Amino acid sequence: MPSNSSPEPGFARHAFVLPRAPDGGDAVYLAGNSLGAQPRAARDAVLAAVDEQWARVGVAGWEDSGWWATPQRLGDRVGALVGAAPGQTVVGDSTSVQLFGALIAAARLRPGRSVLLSDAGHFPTDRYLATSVARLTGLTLVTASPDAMAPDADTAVVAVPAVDFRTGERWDLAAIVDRAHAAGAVVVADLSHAVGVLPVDLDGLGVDLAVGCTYKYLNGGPGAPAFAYVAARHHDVLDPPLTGWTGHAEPFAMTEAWTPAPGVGRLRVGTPPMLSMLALDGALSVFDGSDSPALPGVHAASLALGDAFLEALPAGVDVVTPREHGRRGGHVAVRVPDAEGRCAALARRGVVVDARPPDLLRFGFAAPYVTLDDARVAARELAALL
Ligand SMILES: Cc1ncc(COP(=O)(O)O)c(C=O)c1O
Ligand SMILES: Nc1c(O)cccc1C(=O)C[C@H](N)C(=O)O
Repeated sequence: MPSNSSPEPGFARHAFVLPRAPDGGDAVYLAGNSLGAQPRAARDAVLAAVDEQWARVGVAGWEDSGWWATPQRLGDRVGALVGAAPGQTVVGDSTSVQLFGALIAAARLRPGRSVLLSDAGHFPTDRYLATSVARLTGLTLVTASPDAMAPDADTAVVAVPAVDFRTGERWDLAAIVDRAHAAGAVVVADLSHAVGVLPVDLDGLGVDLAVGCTYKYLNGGPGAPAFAYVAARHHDVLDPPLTGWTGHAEPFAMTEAWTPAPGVGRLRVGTPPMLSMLALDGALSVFDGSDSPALPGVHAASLALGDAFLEALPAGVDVVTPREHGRRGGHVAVRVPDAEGRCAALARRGVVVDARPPDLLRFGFAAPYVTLDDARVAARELAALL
């Protein structure tokens, strides 16, 4: 079992290939909150799947190479990182597609209620989809900041992120779930900015449904398949809108009507993107190898990186992320004029970060491959530009 002790930031750097800096060396790569760096094991897994499975096994790979079972097998591996007991998580389509399915399935758990309550500052795809889901289901979309949400007897669904994608603020999921459940509503959490960087206890918190991407802190690669979680207590009645054939109880019976697979398997839609899934399979070894720290340790190391960055910033820099550890996700955001221009200038100096409109620079602290030195260099280079 991975240990809980706090590892040194950069504890698995040897297991990654980092993007190149303009000087030809490794970049200071602080964009893992957007696209994680490449784990060597992900590359190896893809090459092996291409050369040994796709090329030499062909169609029999669905059974013989275990492809068919991969969405649930990987679901359980990702689930273990977000406090989900096996059998409740599936890996499949993009976060956006999983979210659409989760929001509608959640609304169907609460017929007769009229409101979809969603984070006003949610990531754009979450806001756009909530708008469409409200139109499709007849719910009224109401938005509020997660800490100001007041669900009531009309509320069917509460949709929140675990961490704000702009500011890096970590929301109090436990309090949000408690308030939602007290009102009889169900919670759909988007864990995209939490999975792989901080511990989330989905089962313990009583979250109803959750989704999240795997290309940020899980390093699954560009377009890596997202995951969906549904608490076991909802499985028997779960009524997903995307009734694809791979979510059928007997997909190869090719029956007339759709009969849901037991459990979370009914959230499968179409043929899984196997090469992307196997890249993720390899990438996850960073988290579950016997010498890897457990997530509380990874989280502590990420916070230490954020602290080192904050301490090295000159006074007066406008940090929009809360400094308290309990309220911080994996990235730190600072407000600067011409964020896009500064982002490009940092890249020229070998520091990769991202900019979000209108004026934020985000510094992502993925502890497996970011070192304390990286964090300090980033602060120094930013200071030089300001
Ligand atoms: C909270 C959140 N949800 C969803 C997404 C993206 O969705 P998709 O993976 O479908 O592009 C992101 C980032 O891209 C995100 O930060
Ligand atoms: N998913 C992305 C993409 O396909 C291209 C560029 C960036 C992204 C991102 O992950 C954005 C990210 N979720 C954000 O927090 O802004």
